[in-house]
Amino acid sequence: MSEVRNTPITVAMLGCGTVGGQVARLLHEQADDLTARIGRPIRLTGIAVRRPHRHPEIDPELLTTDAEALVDSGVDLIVEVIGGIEPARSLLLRALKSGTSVVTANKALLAEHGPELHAAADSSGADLYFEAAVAGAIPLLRPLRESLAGDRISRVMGIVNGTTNYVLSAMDASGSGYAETLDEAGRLGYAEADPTADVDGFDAAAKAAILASSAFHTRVRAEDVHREGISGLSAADVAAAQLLGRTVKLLAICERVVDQSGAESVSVRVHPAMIPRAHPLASVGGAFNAVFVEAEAAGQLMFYGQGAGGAQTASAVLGDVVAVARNRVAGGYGPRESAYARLPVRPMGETPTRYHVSLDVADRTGVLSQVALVFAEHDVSIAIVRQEGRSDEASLVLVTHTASDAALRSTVDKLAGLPAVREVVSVMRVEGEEA
Ligand SMILES: NC(=O)c1ccc[n+]([C@@H]2O[C@H](COP(=O)([O-])OP(=O)(O)OC[C@H]3O[C@@H](n4cnc5c(N)ncnc54)[C@H](O)[C@@H]3O)[C@@H](O)[C@H]2O)c1
Ligand SMILES: N[C@@H](CCO)C(=O)O
Ligand code: NA
Repeated sequence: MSEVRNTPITVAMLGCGTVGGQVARLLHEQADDLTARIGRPIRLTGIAVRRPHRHPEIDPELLTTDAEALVDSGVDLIVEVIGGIEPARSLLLRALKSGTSVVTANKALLAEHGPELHAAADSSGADLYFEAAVAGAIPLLRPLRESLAGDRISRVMGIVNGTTNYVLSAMDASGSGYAETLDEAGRLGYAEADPTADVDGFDAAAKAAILASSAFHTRVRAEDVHREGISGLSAADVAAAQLLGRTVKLLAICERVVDQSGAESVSVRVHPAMIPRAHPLASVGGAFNAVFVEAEAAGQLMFYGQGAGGAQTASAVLGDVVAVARNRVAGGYGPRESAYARLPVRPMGETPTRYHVSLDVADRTGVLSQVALVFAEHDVSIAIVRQEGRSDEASLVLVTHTASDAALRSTVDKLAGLPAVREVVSVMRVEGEEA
């Protein structure tokens, strides 16, 4: 072997928690295979941590508390698995501007500061890879950015947060309590450091922003994503879904919308939705993720696998490390940001959706027609009505056809004010079936 082929590709890692610990293990255990696949050895030269004594499994010579010095140490590649915005943002900008490539699992950072990071990478010719940031182990961003680069994507919809899917699956299967299953998801290493990022939909919204940006060649930031989490969901919502043969999932939905004049926009949203039990997403349980992609020529594609967990996420990180290392060996670089389409993001109120509404109403003549009139006044067409009487009270379930989200929201507000409506038991969007 020539001297060049023996010169290692050097890697420094920032953070060594759930994901970082597994990246360090795999880099060590698979060193020979990685060398063969890349064509040069790969060497981990340092790991920045906050408390070195907490990492007895790592060679102490590798550990440092000075992340900045590690970034400046002249390595080929930085792996960032700290999470959060700062200091990750400053450290990665520093690396990229100086020509050091970056592999990161940090969706929060990419969804808020992606354009700035991409620009820094462009300025120096460094690579920026982030497969682990969306749907953990599942290859999803590379298919969108590379395999489907010749197609026109119309829709990306799926389950992209393992923690909330774990909680919803448990609530659906056994009626278990919300708090106890959330604690368990944390113990299993799925939840974010602050689990409100999971339950309030911030994590899924960041992933939706990254997916929409890649799918539609448009910059979509986390703040552009309509976001509703699962913390407001009750056992009544889950039971209401079960009554109609549906289940509740937290969905990320990115759609290309073409209006009557032919103008295009994108709708990007995260919210709980009822889907039919026969829908493929309904059987996605535990911390698994699954994402449907619809493209004009390819048709429907489905990606399924482990969306969270240390080793699973480390698999995606390692795949990116190999990709960057191969680029170094070959002398090229990976795909750059593609944001040429500049599509506007459609406000949620103008997005076409469907609602399921469950009401407790007084069981007397004329109530059903009063309720139906409110829907008609808002130009919302009803697809299903189901009524069950209980002494002087009745349970009324209505599922609408497609209407603008704003019209549906006003309908529900008006219904809540009707004297005959005793309680709005559950309101949820419906997805995954013909409107
Ligand atoms: N855990 C998962 O399943 C998963 C899946 C996909 C993506 N991610 C992403 O991977 C990243 C890491 O997640 P994690 O679950 O490993 O988190 P973690 O909290 O387990 O690990 C983060 C580590 O970084 C360390 N750290 C914090 N500030 C630091 C600093 N200034 N310098 C050095 N170290 C510092 C912390 O002490 C901790 O050990 C996050 O961006 C997360 O969103 C995690
Ligand atoms: N907290 C995230 C980790 C994976 O990104 C989840 O539960 O899906
Ligand atoms: Na992924």
